[in-house]
Amino acid sequence: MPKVLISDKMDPKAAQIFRERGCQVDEITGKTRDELIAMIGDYDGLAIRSSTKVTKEVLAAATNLKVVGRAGIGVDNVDIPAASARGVVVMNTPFGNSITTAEHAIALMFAVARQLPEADASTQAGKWEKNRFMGVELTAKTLGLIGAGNIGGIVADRALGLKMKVVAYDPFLTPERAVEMGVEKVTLDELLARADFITLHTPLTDATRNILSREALAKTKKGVRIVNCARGGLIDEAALKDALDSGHVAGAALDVFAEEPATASPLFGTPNFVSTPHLGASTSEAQVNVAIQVAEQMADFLMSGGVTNALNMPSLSAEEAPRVKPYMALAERLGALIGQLEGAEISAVAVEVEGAAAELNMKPITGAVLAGLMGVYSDTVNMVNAPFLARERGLDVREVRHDREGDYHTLLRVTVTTSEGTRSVAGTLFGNAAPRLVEIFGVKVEADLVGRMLYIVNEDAPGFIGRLGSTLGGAGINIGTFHLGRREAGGEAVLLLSVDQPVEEPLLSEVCSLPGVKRVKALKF
Ligand SMILES: NC(=O)c1ccc[n+]([C@@H]2O[C@H](COP(=O)([O-])OP(=O)(O)OC[C@H]3O[C@@H](n4cnc5c(N)ncnc54)[C@H](O)[C@@H]3O)[C@@H](O)[C@H]2O)c1
Ligand SMILES: O=C(O)CC[C@@H](O)C(=O)O
Repeated sequence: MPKVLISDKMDPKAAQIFRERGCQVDEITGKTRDELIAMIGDYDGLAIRSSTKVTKEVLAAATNLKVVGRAGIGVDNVDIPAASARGVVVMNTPFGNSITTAEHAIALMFAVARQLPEADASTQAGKWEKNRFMGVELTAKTLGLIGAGNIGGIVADRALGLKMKVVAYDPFLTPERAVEMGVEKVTLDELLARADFITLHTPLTDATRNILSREALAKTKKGVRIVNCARGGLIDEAALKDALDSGHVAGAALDVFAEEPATASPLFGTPNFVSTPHLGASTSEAQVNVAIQVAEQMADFLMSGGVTNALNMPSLSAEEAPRVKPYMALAERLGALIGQLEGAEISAVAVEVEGAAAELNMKPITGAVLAGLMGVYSDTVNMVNAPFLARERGLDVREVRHDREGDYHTLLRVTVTTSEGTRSVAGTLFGNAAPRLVEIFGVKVEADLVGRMLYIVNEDAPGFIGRLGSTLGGAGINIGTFHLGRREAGGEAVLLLSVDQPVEEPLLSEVCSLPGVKRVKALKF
């Protein structure tokens, strides 16, 4: 039974779902880094929010870990390259808290427009300062969205409902989507020059870090109000403080800070500055949504191999998984076969599908080919880290989907390029389930690729099979299955034998020295 650790405070629905789906679950929150490192080795799954930092060191200790699930959107607390390199899937829940976070951005926009926190504090202090607090309306003002994805899109929708004009800067926003959203796509400089309010909704990346830098803030309209509910680090906080002090920026609200928890920001106490402690996602609705979603996704993966919302692996729905998984098994075996036969010389891999296979999601199939192929070099390769390792090795990977009828109702072909040229192997599924090799390097051979096998290329001549049987039998090797193919009578023949015992040196050399033998290779699947 897979074991899951919930290491951040999460709605109890998550634990309930894990149990119902057949996982054992421990909820242990508030652990230090070292405590987490000491315990993580026991777990197959780790469910987190933003407090747990899944660092390289934590991952190194996570010897059984298969999946990290983030109940939320941002995964900046997870070292994704390190997780990928260790073969750990990282998932998030990209939509569960979007409405809640967009509503928080709107709430903060009102808060800075009407100085609500300061007015509240003053009133509750018995001051009744009616003349001190003069706000502005949102109606007819221009909102500049930096980032127009899920949350930015919801903010735009709500802002349009408030009769604001919305302009958006997002290099990935298509003109069609901008029209659909009812926003005007603009450059960053145009947004800075035109916006009365700016809200940020991008992830923190190299391109977005300090997107509201001192220089950018200087380009904003005097009296602009700024809201950040996305990630700390998008705004230069020192420059924002200066701009608030000078009155150039009329108000700012931050839910997120460059350093969190933020307990001593220079912004604290600045007039017209509002802050919340990373509460964007904190509504009961959003927390139930993300808890349910993360638990279902992780349980799908641990119990049936379904992959949803993974950041380092192609998606495979729990419904698709039963259809695609037999192909993944075939793909992994073909990859392992050609990897063992062609070794480190491979510079390019083409994965081709035709017939029924051409209807399927190819990404997991290609991932499985690479896992089989790269698995020849390391025991720790899997579907997650294989594409990453392939990229590191500079392998050129290509996918081809053929719309044609072939000899088989479904066919998967793996072709590799080496300095010698290209070579390919192909396989099919018997009964839509059982993986079967059907061709190796241009020779038709039908075989199950399982367990220990021996691959022999020899000249097709009478007496060879008898001599081979005696040589192996004499060394105590029992032949399980025997598969034979040849280019033409008397030409090159290919033999694939499954054997019950390992065939090692010096027996391999002895087989190789039998008359007519051109190549012998022990294989393992
Ligand atoms: N405060 C919170 O509690 C809270 C809650 C949820 C999400 N978030 C954060 O909000 C942010 C947005 O979330 P989302 O769900 O809308 O993500 P999303 O992926 O749907 O949207 C992000 C948008 O940013 C755009 N973008 C990327 N690089 C850009 C750049 N250089 N300039 C301008 N735009 C760029 C993308 O094209 C995309 O449209 C994320 O950082 C997420 O972590 C915060
Ligand atoms: O879990 C939280 O409270 C914050 C989540 C938020 O930052 C996110 O990126 O989804």
